[in-house]
Amino acid sequence: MISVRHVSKTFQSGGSTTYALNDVSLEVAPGEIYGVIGQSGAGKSTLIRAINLLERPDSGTVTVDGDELTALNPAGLRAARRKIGMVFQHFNLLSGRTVQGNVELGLEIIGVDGAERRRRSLEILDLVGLVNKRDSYPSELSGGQKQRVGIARALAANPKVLLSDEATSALDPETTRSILDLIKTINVELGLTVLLITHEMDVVKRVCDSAALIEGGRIVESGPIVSLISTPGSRLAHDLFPLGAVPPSDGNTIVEITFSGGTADRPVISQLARAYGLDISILGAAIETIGGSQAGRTRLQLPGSVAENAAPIKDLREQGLLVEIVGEAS
Ligand SMILES: Nc1ncnc2c1ncn2[C@@H]1O[C@H](COP(=O)(O)OP(=O)(O)OP(=O)(O)O)[C@@H](O)[C@H]1O
Repeated sequence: MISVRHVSKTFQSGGSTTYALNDVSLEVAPGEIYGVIGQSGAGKSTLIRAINLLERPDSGTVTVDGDELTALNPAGLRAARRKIGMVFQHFNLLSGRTVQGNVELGLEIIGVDGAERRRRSLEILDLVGLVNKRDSYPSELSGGQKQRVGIARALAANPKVLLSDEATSALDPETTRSILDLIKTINVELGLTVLLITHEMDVVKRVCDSAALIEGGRIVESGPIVSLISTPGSRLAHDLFPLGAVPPSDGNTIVEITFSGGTADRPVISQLARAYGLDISILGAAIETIGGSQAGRTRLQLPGSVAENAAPIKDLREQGLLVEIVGEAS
């Protein structure tokens, strides 16, 4: 649905060049929620702005729902942008308009008549749970309500794609969860494809089907979360299940086992302890619901060297578990 191919964007300032995006490619499938995560300055805003061409890339192509935006003339681009809704961190509502007036704005611009504007805006305000606030002004709303209006405005013209620019970064944790749940609901009910940028792994955990990690203007890792979880050395998977620093191994072997899908509910540790007569210590565990099923990582200490634990480690791998040795007797 969204295809970004070899996109680069540089900025010149004070005689120096910043590579805000450096040969970025990513593919967002129809109907999925795709998260791009990165730290401040990584290039996230430039990327999302490049997707609707608010920021024109220096090179590369952007295609949304079959339209190659980078190849369109201004009229073609205006038409293609109707398929893209956008929500912003600071909501960007017009303070002099009511909730309903804000939602109708985009429809006015594209020439939808008054009766249809009213019908559609009330329909979409109902979806986001704010019909009763239709006559309120933005200053009378909480942050979460303002973002619901922002989402309703973005959806009013029936886009195929929703771009979310740190939509929950200005909200408290509970409101963040309710807005993410709303994004998930509209993704499912309207079949809307969502691309969001965030610096918070909790956002990725809660709603994303796929994710990419951006650093210094480059995508360093990307894919469906279920695949990343079973990719050895994946930094995204590591951050999804944070276990903290690895303690000294003290003559033992420390392994991290990643569980996902069918392996998540097997009594793996107790079976291993029984089968090999091992005294296994659980040093840490992080479990999440990802894509509707349990997944997680457990850090275990097995007595003895890696060589001495070769058989149980092989056994775990043969069960389809990802086993990484993170500490060993020196
Ligand atoms: N208009 C501009 N002029 C000059 N440099 C810019 C401009 N816009 C962005 N940059 C630079 O490009 C890089 C990427 O910026 P960008 O805003 O995309 O990062 P970000 O990941 O969204 O950061 P944040 O999370 O802090 O918003 C940064 O080094 C930034 O300073």
